[in-house]
Amino acid sequence: MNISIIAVGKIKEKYIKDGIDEFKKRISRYCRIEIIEVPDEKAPENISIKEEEQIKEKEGQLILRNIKDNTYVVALDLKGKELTSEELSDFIKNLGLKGNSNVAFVIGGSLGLSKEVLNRADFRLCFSKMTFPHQLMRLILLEQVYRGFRIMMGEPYHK
Ligand SMILES: C[S@@+](CC[C@H](N)C(=O)[O-])C[C@H]1O[C@@H](n2cnc3c(N)ncnc32)[C@H](O)[C@@H]1O
Repeated sequence: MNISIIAVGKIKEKYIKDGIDEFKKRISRYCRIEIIEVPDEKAPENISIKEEEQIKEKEGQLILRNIKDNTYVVALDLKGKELTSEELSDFIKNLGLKGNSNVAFVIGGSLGLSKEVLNRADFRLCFSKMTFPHQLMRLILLEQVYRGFRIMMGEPYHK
């Protein structure tokens, strides 16, 4: 399986970068994993809803350009469905069993994902009702994907 994480914005904090590199390395024992970073648009304070939509749309176009037709897309979305770690593990396993060899997880920027990206998504995944900053979200996602593979393989991992 090829897993890509398509994320808006750079990782600025070193401790998050280090964590991301560590989990990317760990996941690479189970599948091919790549991270595609698309640039974020500047979003000044006090912009209108219309301007916010335009920013999300621009970022969304860059995201969509990086998604191939045959890719199963999981959008990280606060309004999506919450799964347990075991359910996420089964979810990834079933994608593989159903022949989905390309899976992309998409993380939005500070304003979230455009409706075009959400419409392209095959599944919307919510990590909790709390909003996480996009940099941390990337690290949390990688840890949960790693945890998912460990569960799938019946390998021990901290509870
Ligand atoms: C700072 S959040 C954006 C918040 C924005 N107000 C929204 O409603 O989407 C940046 C990105 O991180 C992801 N994200 C943050 N918290 C999340 C959560 N609890 N569940 C799923 N995705 C989350 C989403 O992809 C979101 O677009």
